[in-house]
Amino acid sequence: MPQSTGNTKRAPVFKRIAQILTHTPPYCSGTLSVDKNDLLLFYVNDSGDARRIDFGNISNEELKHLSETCEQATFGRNQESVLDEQYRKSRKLDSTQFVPYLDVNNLKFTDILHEDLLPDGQRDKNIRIERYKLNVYEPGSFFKPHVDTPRGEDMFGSLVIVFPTPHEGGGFVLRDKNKEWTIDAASEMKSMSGPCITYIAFYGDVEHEVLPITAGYRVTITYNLYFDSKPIPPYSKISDDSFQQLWVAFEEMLADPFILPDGGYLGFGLRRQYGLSHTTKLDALSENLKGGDALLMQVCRDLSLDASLRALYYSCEDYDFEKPDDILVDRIPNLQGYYIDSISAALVDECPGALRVARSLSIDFDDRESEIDPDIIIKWVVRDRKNGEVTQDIVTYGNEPSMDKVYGEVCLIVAVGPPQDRRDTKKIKTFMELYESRSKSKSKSRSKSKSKFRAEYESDSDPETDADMEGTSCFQVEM
Ligand SMILES: O=C(O)CCC(=O)C(=O)O
Ligand SMILES: [Fe+2]
Repeated sequence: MPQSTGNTKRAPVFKRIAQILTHTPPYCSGTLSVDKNDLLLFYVNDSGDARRIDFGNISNEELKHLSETCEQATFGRNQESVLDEQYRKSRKLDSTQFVPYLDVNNLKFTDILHEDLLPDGQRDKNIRIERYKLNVYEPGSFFKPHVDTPRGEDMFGSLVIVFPTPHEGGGFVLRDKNKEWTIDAASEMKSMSGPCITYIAFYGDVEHEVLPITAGYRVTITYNLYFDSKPIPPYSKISDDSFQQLWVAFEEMLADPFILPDGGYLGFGLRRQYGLSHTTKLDALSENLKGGDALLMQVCRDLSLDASLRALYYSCEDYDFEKPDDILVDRIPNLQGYYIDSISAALVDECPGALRVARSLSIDFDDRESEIDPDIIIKWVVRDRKNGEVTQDIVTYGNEPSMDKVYGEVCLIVAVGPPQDRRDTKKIKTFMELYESRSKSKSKSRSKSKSKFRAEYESDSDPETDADMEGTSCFQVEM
């Protein structure tokens, strides 16, 4: 049986840590004065006719022509491009058909993002801004709430630039963790005297919406934001307030002798969501964390704590007859071919090192009793099932095969020693040791746990390459 997690009440310092991690804003926006040439745009239609327009001085006919050159915008639903005017009514041009004179690098957008969106610890991290689409909204156009499709694991967000064409309506609404912000670019730009643009940059998992345009034309360019693959630099120059506060709260938590008196595992559910696929090793995600999650990782590294990213999959009491445990894994498993009634067993089969966690379905912060001996007990510091969520489609049982979803969440597990030396983790088991001690005691029952369906499915497939199979990645993507 793993060590005790100490007192079962939620420590006040846990609440403070949760508040600091949630506090970092998920977006930044502003209106910038620009050079008058920055309002020029070149575009071309399908027959190769090119035009130059100036958003600083543009007629309705020109805007109409631009709109007519665009095609009707689709959006992504379950990996398909769907045309649905109930959901998105606007027009768009692909990046190969237009070139703005405006250069986001000249306008120092990477500096703006470092200053206003990313935590200070990511200040030296390279950002790549990739031009994506031009959107035209005429009266009656809108784009209902959605999150943008992540295009790669290093994509962390989106940037929208709104040109100063006179229009009404078209407010840009962002929603995150029960908060809501509206940016009315049209009225912000009206109050500026010279050429200007409005920008909005936000993390990719933030829900956003374009409200209906009631008059005029609203024209935007969207950009995808990526972290370049340079490693995170050392954190010696960090001066960020939230970083300092979190660091102090961590020190206080680690000094508390009632929290994990024998050492053990602290759990932090991630605050943001990430585009993940079966090929994602969760530890690699640590270089691409966003907002409060990046802050958390920085503080753990700064304090030389042993921190690992894991995914926690919830068991489903309704279905999982075999062993209704929550399972902690180090990668996103490929669940294709498994039935929903054997998810715990499937996770154990798919992920070397999978651990059964003391039941954690409820979001109270106390430890829960498990019906079986768990492999690991986690003291949850921050927990909210909706954050860091991963979902996957899976076959359900029935008279006909149908699909359901399996839910999990990405979390950071910090192994700590006893209060005298939290960095001394020699007395507690590593994930691998925990796994090995379980697999020794349970190896017999495990080999029987594969579902029949999976056994048949596997007969002509190579388990080593399963992770690369097509059509299996379906994760939290709505745009
Ligand atoms: O045009 C805008 O303001 C936003 C467009 C958008 O959200 C998108 O293309 O995903
Ligand atoms: Fe979007």
